[in-house]
Amino acid sequence: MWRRLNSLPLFFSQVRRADELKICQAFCTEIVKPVEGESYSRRNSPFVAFVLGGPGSGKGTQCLKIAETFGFKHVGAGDLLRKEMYSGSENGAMIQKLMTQGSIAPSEVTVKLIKKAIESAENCKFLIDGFPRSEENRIAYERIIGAEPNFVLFFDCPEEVMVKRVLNRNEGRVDDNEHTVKERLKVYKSITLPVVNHYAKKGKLYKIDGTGTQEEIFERVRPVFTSLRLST
Ligand SMILES: Nc1ncnc2c1ncn2[C@@H]1O[C@H](COP(=O)(O)OP(=O)(O)OP(=O)(O)O)[C@@H](O)[C@H]1O
Ligand SMILES: O=c1ccn([C@@H]2O[C@H](COP(=O)(O)O)[C@@H](O)[C@H]2O)c(=O)[nH]1
Ligand SMILES: [Mg+2]
Repeated sequence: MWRRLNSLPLFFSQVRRADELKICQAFCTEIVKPVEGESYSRRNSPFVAFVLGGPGSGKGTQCLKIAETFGFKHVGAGDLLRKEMYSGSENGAMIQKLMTQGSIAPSEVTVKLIKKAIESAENCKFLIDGFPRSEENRIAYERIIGAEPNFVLFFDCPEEVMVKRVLNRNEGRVDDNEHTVKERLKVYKSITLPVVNHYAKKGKLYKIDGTGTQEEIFERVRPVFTSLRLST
């Protein structure tokens, strides 16, 4: 049902940063595309793109633009956890503690929230923003949802740019402070980057230069989605 199409020409100029990733670039040059006319359904086979990148790399900002332009449903894993935290649920205090520390919530909790968001949406094309944060998250998702993502968008951004953006964000988040952002960067490099690497090796990663203005970045993202001719 799937076939690989040629790489997009912009790609090579975008492979620049994330030396720590040691991503095998040979695996990053293709994007998995659906066969034209293939249909997706919310319950049986939704079309899912994971969106990864460090704290402040611009995932949320670009997801809003992609959702608006290409009709995807934006599911922010951190947003779901924040909602849960403020809902007064039994997991609220635990989530608040982990978020404040910059740590990762238990996979079962996050995947359950994502599953619910997918099942309750009208849409069948999803951007899962900020997940999976760990190999354990990834494996839990694949086990519980029973599928891999169709592809993974990865925003590659230097640390100093990410930190500056986070500290300027001013949305009252419990983790937007110097101490937590340092911890989040440690977690990102040691626990999240292996997930990025995993998808690179599988030929599912599309790496985007996350520097410049929001508009410049979106122009790098646009061809990825334009080339997906989803029939839904
Ligand atoms: N290209 C850009 N240039 C300058 N500021 C930006 C850019 N993109 C996003 N921002 C701003 O930087 C901050 C972080 O962006 P955003 O929330 O999209 O990052 P994120 O990757 O979702 O971060 P997190 O993982 O912490 O949720 C926001 O205040 C946003 O408005
Ligand atoms: O899959 C996830 C996503 C997020 N978290 C926790 O939430 C914060 C903030 O996440 P953002 O995606 O940056 O909004 C993150 O640092 C984690 O503490 C998580 O545990 N699992
Ligand atoms: Mg975000």
